[in-house]
Amino acid sequence: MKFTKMHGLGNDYIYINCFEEDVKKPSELAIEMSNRNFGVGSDGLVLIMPSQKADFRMRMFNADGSEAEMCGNAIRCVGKYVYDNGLTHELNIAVETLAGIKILDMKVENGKVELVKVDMGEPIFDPALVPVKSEKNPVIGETIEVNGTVYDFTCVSVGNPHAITYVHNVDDFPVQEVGKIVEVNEKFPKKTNVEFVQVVDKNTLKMRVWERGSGETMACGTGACATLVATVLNNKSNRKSTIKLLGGDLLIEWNDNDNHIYMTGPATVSFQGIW
Ligand SMILES: N[C@@H](CCC[C@H](N)C(=O)O)C(=O)O
Repeated sequence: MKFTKMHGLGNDYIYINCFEEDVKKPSELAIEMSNRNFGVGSDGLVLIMPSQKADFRMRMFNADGSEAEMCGNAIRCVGKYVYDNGLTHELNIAVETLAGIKILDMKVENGKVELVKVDMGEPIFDPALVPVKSEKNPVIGETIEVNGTVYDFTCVSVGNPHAITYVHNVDDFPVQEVGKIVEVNEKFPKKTNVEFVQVVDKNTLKMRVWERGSGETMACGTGACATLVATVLNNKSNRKSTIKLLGGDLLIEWNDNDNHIYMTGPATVSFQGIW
């Protein structure tokens, strides 16, 4: 089976073109292929498929085999894959995900897609839909204690669940220690992605992420979107900011007129192979 390894700011997935390949057990395959010692090595697996409702369909599996509703870095790579490989000649395409249909606007340099802007839709605040067990709506300042320290979380869904907290120095923060405990806290019925954010200024946020089902990754597109929205709600950011991740920068805007979040960032091919 042919595969392509791609990444968005170091958030790396294995992409399979299901117009040509037949994947029978994607969860099992995600676990096997993602293994960094015995497999290809990745944060998960992405299937590029035909759609009845949109131009393409994306299914995304974390490294532990769990299927996620949406992935911001992966959807930009799907755009690059379908354009660069001639599956479409359009620069504006619609991609079906478990979090709805997302619209991609692709920028080409020397015949290849380099940058993709994605309309990520509207943020979700209703605690029943995030989902998070909380009396608050929106959920701001939900406290969770980890190893004797109490953290305040703002909880937002952008199709998948995110819990955001603010720290003084994100570089030194024990993301792995705290993230893995918060991910499975009983307040999150579907578990959660966890973002640790340092506010640099009103237009710049530094973020590290512990991803549900994959652990700490170098970047998270949906996490960057949720972080911008949460930080606006907390009056710490403007509606358009640069989110600085371990793997590089994403530009995120929460538009005042249509309430949609727009994410702009790169998509990169690492290599192709046969499994
Ligand atoms: N890295 C992704 C998010 C992948 C899914 C996430 N781990 C989940 O389970 O919700 C991104 O770029 O958005």
